[in-house]
Amino acid sequence: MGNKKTLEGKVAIVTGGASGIGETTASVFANLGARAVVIADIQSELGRAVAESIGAKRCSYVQCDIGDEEQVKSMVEWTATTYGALDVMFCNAGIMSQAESAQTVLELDMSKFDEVMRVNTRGTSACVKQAARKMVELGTKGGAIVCMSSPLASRGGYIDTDYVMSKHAVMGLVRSASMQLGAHGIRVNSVSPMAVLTPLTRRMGLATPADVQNAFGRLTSLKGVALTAEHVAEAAAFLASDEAAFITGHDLMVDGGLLCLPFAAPS
Ligand SMILES: NC(=O)c1ccc[n+]([C@@H]2O[C@H](COP(=O)([O-])OP(=O)(O)OC[C@H]3O[C@@H](n4cnc5c(N)ncnc54)[C@H](O)[C@@H]3O)[C@@H](O)[C@H]2O)c1
Repeated sequence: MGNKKTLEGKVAIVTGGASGIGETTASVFANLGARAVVIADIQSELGRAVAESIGAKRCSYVQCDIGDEEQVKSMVEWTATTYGALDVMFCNAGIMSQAESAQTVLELDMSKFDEVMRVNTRGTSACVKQAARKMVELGTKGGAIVCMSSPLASRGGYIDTDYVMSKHAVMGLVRSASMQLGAHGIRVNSVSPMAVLTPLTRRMGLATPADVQNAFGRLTSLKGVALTAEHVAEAAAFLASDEAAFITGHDLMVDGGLLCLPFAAPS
């Protein structure tokens, strides 16, 4: 990415910014000129450390469980009151399937299903709702909401049914919200990355680029490039910026060509 300050002067919230893709995105937003980046997460020690590393003038941490709408509302309110604006909401926080089992349909653990839905679907919906309400209230010009989806929102899965369903729901939210909020000049898009090495993938047993290559290499047509959190952050930053001024309701795949390949049988 060049030196262009595509987010100059913007006030942005990054949910799940204490770790992984969100952490990297918070830095990328600040480097692209964002006036303020608010990290909303439940891991307070990590979140504070990330905010400090970016710099107290530009970045703050707010404790916020996105599954609790009141907490989301307060966090959005705090952002708008502290910085006097809200231009960008990156709804990135999400969790994988939590069950011991593979969460196949035949073995679906419904309480674990509820946990994934509570964060990925309900939480993301509360973030889109509260950010949009605040942008409308403030009369924000060029408000941008970006949601974290997945290529699994466009495919079925052999396992992790609850996670796959939760990301399908995010796509329904993005498409509906983009239609409804367009009248207010608010754009709503999503990014859908292939596997990126983060604490989330480490919990799935993928800890090195070689692990990702072994697990997913045959699913991508693009060779010689390993997907990083920076690649995903830059895609999110593009959608958040005025460079994407006429783009709404779009899912930006960062997937190395995954969705263009023929369907693969299970190995
Ligand atoms: N890493 C990948 O391969 C990959 C691929 C596609 C999509 N994604 C999506 O990207 C997003 C970020 O994933 P990551 O890999 O960076 O994972 P991560 O676990 O490193 O980061 C997720 C962050 O979200 C926070 N979080 C979890 N529950 C929360 C809640 N209830 N309220 C507020 N914050 C909460 C966590 O504390 C953590 O800091 C997720 O939505 C995930 O589904 C990841």
